[in-house]
Amino acid sequence: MQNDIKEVLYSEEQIGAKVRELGAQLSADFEGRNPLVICVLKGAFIFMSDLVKTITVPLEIDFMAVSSYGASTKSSGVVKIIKDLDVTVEGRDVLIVEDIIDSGLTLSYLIDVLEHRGSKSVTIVTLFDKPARRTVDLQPHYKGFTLPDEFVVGYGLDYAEKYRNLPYIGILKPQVYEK
Ligand SMILES: O=P(O)(O)OC[C@H]1O[C@H](OP(=O)(O)OP(=O)(O)O)[C@H](O)[C@@H]1O
Ligand code: HPA
Ligand SMILES: [Mg+2]
Repeated sequence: MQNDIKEVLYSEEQIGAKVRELGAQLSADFEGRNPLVICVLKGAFIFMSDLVKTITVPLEIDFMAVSSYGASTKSSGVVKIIKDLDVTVEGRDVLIVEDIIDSGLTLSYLIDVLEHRGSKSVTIVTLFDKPARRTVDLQPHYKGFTLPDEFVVGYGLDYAEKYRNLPYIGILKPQVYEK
């Protein structure tokens, strides 16, 4: 796996420090509220589990699985809900936890769905942001790192379901997917 990485962008330690920083900010900003924290599977599973441990307000969690990349480095443009929430979002302060915002299609679709279902507020936290590739107008409320326009893997992010277990985030060598 390591041989397929062109460059490590952020180490496990750097990511850990950033996650704690985001958790402290969210704890302060959500004081007095009881957010429903939604993990966007699969990519956000590691960030979600690290992040919620650093948030000090009472919260509930749920999971939604969506996919648009499949075994490609480009969005198919079609966001598919593979697993829906178990609970209702009506009247809830929702915090969506994403690993990466790239084109923005996944999140703009999810925000629409959650607003239509009557959530009281929808807040976005993403660990990684790749603003250069945005095709829809979307800004996260909280973000960890801004990434260059390269396909990255690790810390939950995959290429064709591989590399999610790397503890850092790195640029995938183009020869891995340009075959
Ligand atoms: O802003 P976008 O261009 O929509 O890209 C971001 C989304 O793409 C990835 O999910 P993917 O579809 O690969 O599913 P996965 O999380 O199961 O890997 C990633 O985890 C985000 O959810
Ligand atoms: O750079 C990326 N890597 C992995 N998954 C992704 N989904 C959107 N962008 C990316
Ligand atoms: Mg993926």
